[in-house]
Amino acid sequence: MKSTTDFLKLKENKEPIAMVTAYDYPSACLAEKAGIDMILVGDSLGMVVLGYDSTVYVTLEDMIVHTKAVKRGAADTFIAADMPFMTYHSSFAQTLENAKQLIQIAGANAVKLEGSGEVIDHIYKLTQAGVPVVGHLGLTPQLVGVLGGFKVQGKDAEAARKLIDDAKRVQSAGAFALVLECVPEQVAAIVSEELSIPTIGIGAGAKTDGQVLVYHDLIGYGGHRVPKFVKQYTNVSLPIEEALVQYIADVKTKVFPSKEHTFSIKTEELDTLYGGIRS
Ligand SMILES: Nc1nc(=O)c2c([nH]1)NC[C@@H]1CN(c3ccc(C(=O)N[C@@H](CCC(=O)O)C(=O)O)cc3)CN21
Ligand SMILES: CC(C)C(=O)C(=O)O
Ligand SMILES: [Mg+2]
Repeated sequence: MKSTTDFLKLKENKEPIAMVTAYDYPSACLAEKAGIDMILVGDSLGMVVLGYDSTVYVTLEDMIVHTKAVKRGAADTFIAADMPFMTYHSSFAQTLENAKQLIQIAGANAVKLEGSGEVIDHIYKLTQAGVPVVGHLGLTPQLVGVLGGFKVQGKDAEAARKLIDDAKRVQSAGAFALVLECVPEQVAAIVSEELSIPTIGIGAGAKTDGQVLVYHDLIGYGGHRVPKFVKQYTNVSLPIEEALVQYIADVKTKVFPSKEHTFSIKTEELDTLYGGIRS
């Protein structure tokens, strides 16, 4: 399994870091088998697998259940887990307890926290306590309520300046990697050059040190709208829908189940069962 220093080395060697989300056992198995560098158990699971319209409804308990499932599927892959909305703001003691649950109980190797400001202090204290932390700046979906939607961030000079300063603060606080979501490529390039820790982009262009995509977006699985920055590598929804339609037709026409999908009892046992009367 890779370690936090391996991700720093990948940046030094200019080898891009490939990251994908996973939320359950099968997605984790496939991500590990494919050789992904890092799995993110993203709170986007609230949207893509639980059907909420934002990530703010995801609880620590949800994250624990899904992180455990991912760990069982990808025991040899570095796993970062999102700390959900409202689980790392009230006090450091509470933040540490919640991070402990994700790491000690659920099996994550690192936690990811969105934002800057007061969060910086908690990132610092977590890393001082030995908890590997990934930062997350730009579009921070847990703030959808104050950002007014899922919009590109850092589009004017002032906002870009703040983003660059915040990124440096996240690094100084001890984070070993930083997710940059929905920011202009040129701004993500500056942040990536200025930081020694790797940047992982999503909708942040080609100049970051790595990329992350949501599993279901990448494989075209599910009924949700896919953001513009996604490259859909396949569309598994189509064959799944076709298979379900065929299954229903087979049940209705009694084509399924056929002999090969059916269990049988030996004739002599059946004879005994019927008292030997029926042949
Ligand atoms: N399925 C999924 N994929 C994601 O990448 C993702 C989630 N869900 N949920 C959590 C966040 C929210 N994300 C999103 C969701 C929508 C847009 C979006 O619709 N953006 C507009 C551009 C908006 C603008 O121009 O400012 C777009 O057209 O893609 C962006 C990021 C990224 N994350
Ligand atoms: C979009 C990524 C970075 C994320 O935070 C998530 O999947 O929850
Ligand atoms: Mg997230």
